[in-house]
Amino acid sequence: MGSTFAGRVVAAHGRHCLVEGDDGQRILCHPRGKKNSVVVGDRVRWSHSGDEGLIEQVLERDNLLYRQDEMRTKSFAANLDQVLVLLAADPVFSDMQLARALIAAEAAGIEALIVLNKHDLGAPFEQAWARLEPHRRMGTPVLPLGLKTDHGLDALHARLRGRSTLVLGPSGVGKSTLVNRLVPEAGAQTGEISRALNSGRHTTTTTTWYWMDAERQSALIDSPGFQAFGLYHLEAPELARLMPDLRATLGDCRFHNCTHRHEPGCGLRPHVGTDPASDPLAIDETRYRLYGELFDELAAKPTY
Ligand SMILES: Nc1nc2c(ncn2[C@@H]2O[C@H](COP(=O)(O)OP(=O)(O)OP(=O)(O)O)[C@@H](O)[C@H]2O)c(=O)[nH]1
Ligand SMILES: [Zn+2]
Repeated sequence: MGSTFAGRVVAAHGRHCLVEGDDGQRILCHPRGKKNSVVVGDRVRWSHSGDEGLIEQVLERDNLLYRQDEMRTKSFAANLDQVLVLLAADPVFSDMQLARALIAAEAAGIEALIVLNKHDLGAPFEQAWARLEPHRRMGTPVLPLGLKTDHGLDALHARLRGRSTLVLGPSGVGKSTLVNRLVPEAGAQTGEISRALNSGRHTTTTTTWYWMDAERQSALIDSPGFQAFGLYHLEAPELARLMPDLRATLGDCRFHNCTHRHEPGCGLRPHVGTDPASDPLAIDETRYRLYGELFDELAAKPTY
C-alpha cells in the first residue's frame, strides 16, 4: 500500500463517497473491499487509486446516528456536535416525530436544539411555541426563528459557530431556506457534489456536509426529508433514561425493572400531568403517552 491521507466524508451515495482532504480538495472514493463502508462525517484515511481514491480506514467515530427504512436500520451520519430539529408554526409538527429525533440524538450522545420557524405568522407561532414548553422545562434549547424577517438569526448563528450540526425537519418548515441562508453557494455545492457522485437525478437525496465558513469550522449537515429515526438499536427498558423529563424522576420506583406503566410503587407515574408550577418534576401527559407508544414499539421489535 502506498501513502494514505486524512480526509472527511462530505457526501455519500451507495458505495461512492466524496472525501475532503485537510487542504479542502475533494476526491471521489470507494471503500476497499466489503468493509470500510462510510457515512457522512466519517474521518477516514484514503489512498490514491488512479483518478479516484480508496478508503483504507474509517477512524473511530465519536457518535453515529441511524435512520430507519422499512424494518432496517441504517447509519447515516457520524461525528456530529449537535442535531437541530427545525419546526415551524405551519405546518403543525408531530410530537412523535420530535420525540423520536430527540431520543435518537440522546442515545447517540449528541446535543439537540429545537428551532421554531415562521415567527411572523403570529398566533400559530404562539400556539406551537406553547406546545414546546415541556421541552424548555426539561432543558432542551428552543430558539424562535423567522427566516422571512431575520428574527432570531443572530442567536441561531451563535449556536452553530464552530460546530457541526445536523439539520432535520419535516417538509415545509423552511429547511432549504435555512440551509441556503447559512451556507454560501449551497446550491452550487449540491450540484458539484451530485455531479461528482454521478447521481444527477438524486440532487436532494444524499446527506451532505456543508461548510458555513471559509475557515471550515462550522458545518451544516443536511439530510433530506425528516428521517424516521432508527430506534431499533435501543431496548425498551432504556427508553425512560433517554427522555430527560422522565429521567429526572427515576430512582424511586419499588421495582428496579419498573416499566413505569402499571407497576405499583412507581416513582415516575405520580408526576404525569401534574402542575409544573407546584411540581418541578411534572411530566407532560403527551410525553408520557409517547413513551408508552415507543415502549410498545421497541418491546415488539423483530429480533434478527
Ligand atoms: N411565513 C413564513 N414562511 C416561511 C418562513 N421561512 C420559510 N418560509 C416558507 O415556507 C415554505 C417552505 O420553505 P422551504 O425552505 O422550501 O421548506 P423545506 O423545509 O425545505 O421544505 P421541503 O422543500 O418540502 O423539504 C416556503 O414557501 C418558504 O418561503 C418564515 O419565516 N415565515
Ligand atoms: Zn416506575
